[in-house]
Amino acid sequence: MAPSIDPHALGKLPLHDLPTPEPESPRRPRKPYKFSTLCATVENPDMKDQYGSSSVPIYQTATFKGVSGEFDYSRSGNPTRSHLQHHIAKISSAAHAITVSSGMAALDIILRLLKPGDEVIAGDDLYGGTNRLLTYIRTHVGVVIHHVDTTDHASLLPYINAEKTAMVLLESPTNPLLKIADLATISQQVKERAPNAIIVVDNTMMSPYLQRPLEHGADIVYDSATKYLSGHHDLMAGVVTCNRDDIAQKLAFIVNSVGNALTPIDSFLLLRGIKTLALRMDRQQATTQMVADYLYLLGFKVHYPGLASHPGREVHNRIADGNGAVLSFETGNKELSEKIVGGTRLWGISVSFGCVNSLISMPCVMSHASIDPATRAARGLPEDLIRLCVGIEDPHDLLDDLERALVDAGAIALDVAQNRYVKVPAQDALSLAVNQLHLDGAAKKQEEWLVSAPGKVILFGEHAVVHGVTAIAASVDLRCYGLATLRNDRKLSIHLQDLDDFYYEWDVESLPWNAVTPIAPGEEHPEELDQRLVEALSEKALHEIKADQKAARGASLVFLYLYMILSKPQDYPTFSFTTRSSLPVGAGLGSSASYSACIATAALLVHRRITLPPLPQPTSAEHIHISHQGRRAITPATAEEVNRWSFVAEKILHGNPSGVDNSVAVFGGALAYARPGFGKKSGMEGIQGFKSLKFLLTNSKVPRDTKKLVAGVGEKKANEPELVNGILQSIQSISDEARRVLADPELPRDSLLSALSALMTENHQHLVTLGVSHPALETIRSKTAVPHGLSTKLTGAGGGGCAVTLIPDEFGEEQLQDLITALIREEFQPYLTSVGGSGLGILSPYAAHRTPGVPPAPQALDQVTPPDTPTPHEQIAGGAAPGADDLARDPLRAPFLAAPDAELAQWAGALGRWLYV
Ligand SMILES: Nc1ncnc2c1ncn2[C@@H]1O[C@H](COP(=O)(O)OP(=O)(O)OP(=O)(O)O)[C@@H](O)[C@H]1O
Ligand SMILES: C[C@@](O)(CCO)CC(=O)[O-]
Repeated sequence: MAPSIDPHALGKLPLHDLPTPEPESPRRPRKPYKFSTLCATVENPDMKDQYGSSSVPIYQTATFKGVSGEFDYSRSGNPTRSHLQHHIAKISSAAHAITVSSGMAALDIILRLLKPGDEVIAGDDLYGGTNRLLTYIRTHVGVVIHHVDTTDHASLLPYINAEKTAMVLLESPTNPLLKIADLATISQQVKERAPNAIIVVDNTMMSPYLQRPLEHGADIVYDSATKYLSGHHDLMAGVVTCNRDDIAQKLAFIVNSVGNALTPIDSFLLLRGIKTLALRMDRQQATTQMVADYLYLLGFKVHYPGLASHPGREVHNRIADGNGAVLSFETGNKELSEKIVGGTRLWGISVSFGCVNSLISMPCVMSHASIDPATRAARGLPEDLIRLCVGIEDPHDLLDDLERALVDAGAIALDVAQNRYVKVPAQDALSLAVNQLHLDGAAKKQEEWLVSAPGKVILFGEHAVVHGVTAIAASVDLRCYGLATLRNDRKLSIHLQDLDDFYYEWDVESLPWNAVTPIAPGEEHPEELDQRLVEALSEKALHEIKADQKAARGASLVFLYLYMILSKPQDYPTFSFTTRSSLPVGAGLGSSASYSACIATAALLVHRRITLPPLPQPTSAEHIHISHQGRRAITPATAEEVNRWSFVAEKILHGNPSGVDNSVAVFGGALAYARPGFGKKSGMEGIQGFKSLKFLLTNSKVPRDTKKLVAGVGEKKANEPELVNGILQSIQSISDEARRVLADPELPRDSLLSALSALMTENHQHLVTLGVSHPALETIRSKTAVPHGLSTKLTGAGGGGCAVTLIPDEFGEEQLQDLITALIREEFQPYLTSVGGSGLGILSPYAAHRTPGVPPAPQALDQVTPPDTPTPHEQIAGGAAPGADDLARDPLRAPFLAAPDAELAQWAGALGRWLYV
């Protein structure tokens, strides 16, 4: 006969007492609430509180008065514990739940179901404490234990005995190797061969949120509720759930006899913890996936079922709803692992897991130390294994902290060419750690990045594009170049050769760090600029730069703003940025966007927020890397990232840019661009047929300010909305028509050219009405129209700057020379340019891609004429402009500054292979 027990010793779930939503309609049945709702809703209709308290009270009492009440003695039953057990049964979809003083106490009451002579089949990768208790049962109770590899369900078969097998003890995923046992298949095969055997599953790693083994054939499930169920490492508790009444009654009898039921206060705390179980788990699990991917990509052997490489992934996906928040990885060396574990700050060194704080441990030294080394080795538990239990802290902080510990231990090192960390072979790692500082310095000294981006010509739609109209633009073959060289002296410097050789340097510590909130990788920059940072920089870092050096001030602001907002907390690699351009600055050919693209790329590279694709392995000695010869060597994701930050830089320079200029600077080619946010299709689309067109660009040399001109059109729109909106509509029609003619393969060439000429003239007239032309631009128009009959329009922001003239095929070489001479005579600067070339480029950092001997080795540098010592910046900065030492350290810098303007592109091309978007 079953022992008579108090009903409150069991959290028995009366069927259908779950709260469910109201029916959606008379025909639609109630649907069950989701898991997180169940967690947060603590209700037991059989135990209404007399005062209606919203939180379950703590009945901190050992005894209850009277003889006929529901409760008499807290060892047998307590209202707070009854509430908890009811709640756990509910979220576990179980008929019964029992709560005891720890996870091991839960296992203890389960193992007390065994008798001498019984046999138990258990996994070979069990938690150390489980192992210790099993050994005790074996030696003191005379139970036979078979340890098998439960990840191979066939390995259980030889040990299943219809009479003797009394219990099968499983964990999945196992701790700490995250091996997967097929709970469903094992339950089925055991039941077929030994129907009386009880299948027990330790579900602590998953919690009822992610896995409910009772649904897969288990008879008893237990959890150490100290872990995820509680979530805060402020209590110890064990939970047992089952559906079988006979087993539940026996377990309740044992608990009542032993007296290890959960105390009222711990029952209260556990109830409180469970309310946030799903929320915590979601966050912890998402971060764990990031950490697992990160370690895996570095080259470590990682154990986590969320990785495609995990051997048990398919089985796990079948039985569980998620991958959990524990992972482990191997470093190849125990001493190295100890250094890593000792080197983290955020990841606390601690046994256990499941709390909101992240933990790091070495199982062989800590949680599994109670298993002797020989047994550990026999069970394949690597001595160097590191276990990570991920909490709810900011994922980027956790990754940063881990990365720092890996670097300090020498487990990973910077691959300068790829601009990313890679795993160091374990045998080299320890000696690397000793030399870390030295090697780090050496690697950084070599780190030089040369980048470049083109300017643009807008054929149709400038200004209107700011207000949502489609613009048509193409890259020009004039480019801005930027050279970023890492420094080791905590200083940042900028050298703008085109702006009067402007040079300035800052101590990184002197920057207004308290005014910046860095934006983590993957996070979007808000729509608006961070005005607090802009103001702090203007007041503190830029105040010595005179107001009349407006262009240099703007360029410096962009440099510092991007540097600071892209930085990682406490990690400020410093660099010199040197730039020069074959584009006229501020003339409407997108000099600001090409500068923005260069500085954004440099800042992203220096902060290691973009990487370059690894050098492909040649398949044969003759193999040529076609993909690295031209476009598409820089991935679209990297290009997008650079473009996003180039747009931020453009906002600093332009106020309200449309994004067309930086998109051309990054993606190159020719494109139709529409700004998002105007309720119609936005983004960019490549346009073919542009490359064969010939344009003459003429710089009026009249200085103007794009920011002011854009703002002026904005004001006009506000004051004369009807007029301006009508113009915007007309310009949209012009862009649409231009796209149609460019896309029409049947259109004869002369019709295409005359259509484009007519559309240019029309577009120019609208820009005149918007008030952005200039007498100098009108002079250029008339010089090209008479006697040559060519169509010219302003391009870019207007107000001076450049004009673009379409040159028809039949326009003779001599005639062109006449026109150019006439324009030069008027003091204009004409450029004959081709359009549609490459966008952003980065000089390949791979030695195999560099031209040997170019640039000259540092000892040969004295043969290169260094630039004039920049003045008056020496006084401004109070520091030295690049001296001989700097130039020797940065082999590209001196020749970069010395190359003649007309040969800049050729010089850059001769250095080696360029990787382009
Ligand atoms: N080579 C460069 N070196 C340093 N700063 C530069 C360089 N080129 C552009 N800039 C920055 O960009 C600003 C020029 O931007 P502006 O928008 O007025 O001209 P633009 O980009 O040539 O014209 P548009 O935007 O009409 O095409 C300069 O004042 C300076 O701050
Ligand atoms: C005037 C403008 O349309 C083009 C500047 O090159 C402004 C912009 O689109 O950002």
